Amino acid sequence: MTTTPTIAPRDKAEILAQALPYIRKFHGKTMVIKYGGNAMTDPALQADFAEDVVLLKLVGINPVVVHGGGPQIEAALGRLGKKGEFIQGMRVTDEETMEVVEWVLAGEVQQDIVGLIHQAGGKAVGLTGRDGGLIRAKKLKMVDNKDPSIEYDVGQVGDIVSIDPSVVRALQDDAFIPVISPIGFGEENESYNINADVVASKLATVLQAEKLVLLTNTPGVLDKAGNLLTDLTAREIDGLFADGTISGGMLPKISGALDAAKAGVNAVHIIDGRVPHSMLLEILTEQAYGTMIRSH
Ligand SMILES: Nc1ncnc2c1ncn2[C@@H]1O[C@H](COP(=O)(O)OP(=O)(O)O)[C@@H](O)[C@H]1O
Ligand SMILES: CC(=O)N[C@@H](CCC(=O)OP(=O)(O)O)C(=O)O
Repeated sequence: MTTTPTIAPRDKAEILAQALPYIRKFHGKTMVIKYGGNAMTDPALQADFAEDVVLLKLVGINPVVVHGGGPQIEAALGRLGKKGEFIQGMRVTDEETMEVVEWVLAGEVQQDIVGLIHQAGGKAVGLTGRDGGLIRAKKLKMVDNKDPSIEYDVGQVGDIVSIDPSVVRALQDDAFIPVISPIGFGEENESYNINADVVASKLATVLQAEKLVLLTNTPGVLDKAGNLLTDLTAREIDGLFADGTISGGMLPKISGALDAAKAGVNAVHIIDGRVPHSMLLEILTEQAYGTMIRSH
C-alpha cells in the first residue's frame, strides 16, 4: 500500500506551473511507455499509472502503452505446474507456454490496463500485434551473447520482421490510447511471444517517438555495487555487457533502449515504476529520474 504525501496548495501550484514548458514542448508528440510486469504488482500504483497516461493525453501528448507481464505469466504457468525458463532474458516458449502467454497478456493484463484507463477518464483500446497487422514476426534465432557460435532454441519467441503502425496512428488521431500486448504473428498466422521491451523500442523507432520510457522495478540501471547509473552511452553499455553487470531482463531492455536511441528517438529512459507517478515526474518536470540511454 502506498501513501501519498500531503502537498501544500502553494507547492502544488508551483509543480503545475513548472510543468507548463514541458506540456508546450511535448504537445502533439508521441511517447511510448513500456509498463513492465514487475512495475504493475501494486493496485494503487496501477491506478496512478493509468491516471498519468490519461493526464498526458488530456494535455495533448500521445501516449502509446506497451505492456509486459512476465511475473503474471509465471504465476499462471505455476498454476499449471510449469516453471518458466529464460535464456538471455527471453522466455523459452513451447506450444503450451505460448497459449498461456496469449491469454495472460491479451486476456488479462491488457484488459486490466484498458479498464484502469477508462476508470481514470480516458479511452483506451487494447491491441495485440495481430490487430491491424501491427507486428509481423519470425522465429528468433538466438546466439550466445559472448560466443555467437553457440545457438539456443527458445521455441515460439519472435523476432520482429516489421511493424505497421497505421492502426496506432488511426487510434491516436481519434483520441484513443493504444495499449499493446507484445504478441506477433508469422507467415503461417502462427503466434510469437516477443519481449515487451523489444516491442516498445521498435515501436518507438517506427513511430519516431519523442520519448521512450521503460518503467521497471529497479531505480534504473545499477552498477556492480548497486549504485544508479544516471547516464549511459553506447560504449559504456558495451562495457556493462562484457563484464556481466547487466543480466536477465535487463539485457533486452538495454539493447532495445540503445537501438531506439541510435535510431533517433530523442530521449530514452529506464525508470522506477514502483515510485508513484514516476512517469509523470520524468516527462513533465525538470527532475531527472532513473537511467538515460544515449546513442553516443
Ligand atoms: N545492472 C542491472 N541494473 C538493474 N537491474 C538489473 C541489472 N542487471 C539485471 N537486472 C535485473 O533486471 C530486472 C528488470 O528486468 P525485468 O525483470 O525484465 O523487468 P520488467 O518486467 O520491468 O521488464 C531487474 O529487476 C533486475 O533483477
Ligand atoms: C520472449 C519473452 O520473454 N516474452 C515475455 C513477454 C512479457 C514481457 O516482456 O514482460 P515483462 O516486460 O514484464 O518482462 C515473457 O514471456 O515473459
